[in-house]
Amino acid sequence: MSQDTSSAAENIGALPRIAAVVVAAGQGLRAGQPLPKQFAMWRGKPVVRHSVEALAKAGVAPILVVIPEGAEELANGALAGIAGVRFTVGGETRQQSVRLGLEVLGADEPDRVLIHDAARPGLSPGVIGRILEALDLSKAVIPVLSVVDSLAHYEDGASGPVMGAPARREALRRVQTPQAFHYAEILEAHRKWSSPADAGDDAQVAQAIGLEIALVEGDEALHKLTFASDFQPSAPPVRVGTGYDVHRLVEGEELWLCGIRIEHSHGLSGHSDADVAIHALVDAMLGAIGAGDIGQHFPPSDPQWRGVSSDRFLIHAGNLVANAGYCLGNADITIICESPRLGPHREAMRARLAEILNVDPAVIAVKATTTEKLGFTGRSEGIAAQAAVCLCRM
Ligand SMILES: Nc1ccn([C@@H]2O[C@H](COP(=O)(O)OP(=O)(O)OP(=O)(O)O)[C@@H](O)[C@H]2O)c(=O)n1
Ligand SMILES: C[C@](O)(CO)[C@H](O)COP(=O)(O)O
Repeated sequence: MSQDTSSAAENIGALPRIAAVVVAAGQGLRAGQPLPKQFAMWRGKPVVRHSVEALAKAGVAPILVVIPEGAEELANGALAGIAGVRFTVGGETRQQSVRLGLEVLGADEPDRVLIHDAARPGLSPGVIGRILEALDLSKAVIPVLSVVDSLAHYEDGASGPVMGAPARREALRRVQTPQAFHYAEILEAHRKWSSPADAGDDAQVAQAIGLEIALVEGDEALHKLTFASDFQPSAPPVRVGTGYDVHRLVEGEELWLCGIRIEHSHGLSGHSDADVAIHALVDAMLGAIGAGDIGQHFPPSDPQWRGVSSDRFLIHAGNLVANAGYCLGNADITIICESPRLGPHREAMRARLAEILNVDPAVIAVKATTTEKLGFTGRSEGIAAQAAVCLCRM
């Protein structure tokens, strides 16, 4: 059976041609970067590359990137290898840059156009999809976010700024880009703009010629990079650490493990009360925040730590973790010894560690194993412990 290719060809022909203008001709002065912010590195790539790649992946072409005069080399480097990208030089204001870009696109005769700030790199396929879908039914579409804080007008008072009239946040939205339009209409709107002042964005230009602007849900990730703080790397959401410790078993010592005293013929000797499990846990917590190890904080040579309870070390590690902006996600401790049997003490150990750290016992696991009578633990010469922790950013 032969395939009817004519209707498929017609459908392809009927698909709207969607172009983009990505404005990247500003100076980005407030960002305080060595380069204009749109070419500075952010999360491993130049800022402008993030959204241009997202547009190219969504099948948008051509993508006209509007750049500052003399920035061709920078732009070529930042956008190398992305299909459908072209450059043109922008104007003194954002609005002039958009207008210049729209005029240049005339030769491509696009049906629709997305106008986007290069300074908003967090452009997801979801946002592009929502905007383009809504444009099938609308004259223009913009992504917006609700306002969560209460709002008030700013006024100059006699001795500094004072609160003016409150504003109803329910009636207001924060406006983002990309903003989507039918190409001929937004070009006409820009050509007709007659106010001496620039519009805040292209939706305002479109509204000025009477176009209705539809709203779709924006994305917090589309935040406009503006200040130097936007370029500072944020702390990782999760950090992990491991710890390991060994102490010798001797007669005549008390045996402390995970903060509880266990009746046994032998006890551990060494630093402090020689609670090998707490020492491993402290090292794991310190390791996770890059804060050295237990010996650096509590030198074994310092007599003030002789015989003290290891609880103090754990409290200290917990405070350092909190000061670094993290909390304990979970801790997993394994104690390696032939005897005593630790199963009967497991829940008490978890509860005590949780109490010292002021966390839910559910986030602490205590396990025990033997080494099948092999090695120093197998011969009951000592007890070893290892710990792994996961810290979560608060
Ligand atoms: N003459 C201009 C001014 C701005 N933009 C672009 O418009 C977007 C939004 O502008 P903004 O983030 O405020 O950037 P700048 O104006 O460059 O920032 P600043 O005010 O800190 O200098 C940016 O992608 C910017 O590159 C532009 O193409 N042409
Ligand atoms: C277009 C815009 O990103 C919408 O929020 C914003 O208005 C651009 O602001 P700028 O100060 O002109 O860069």
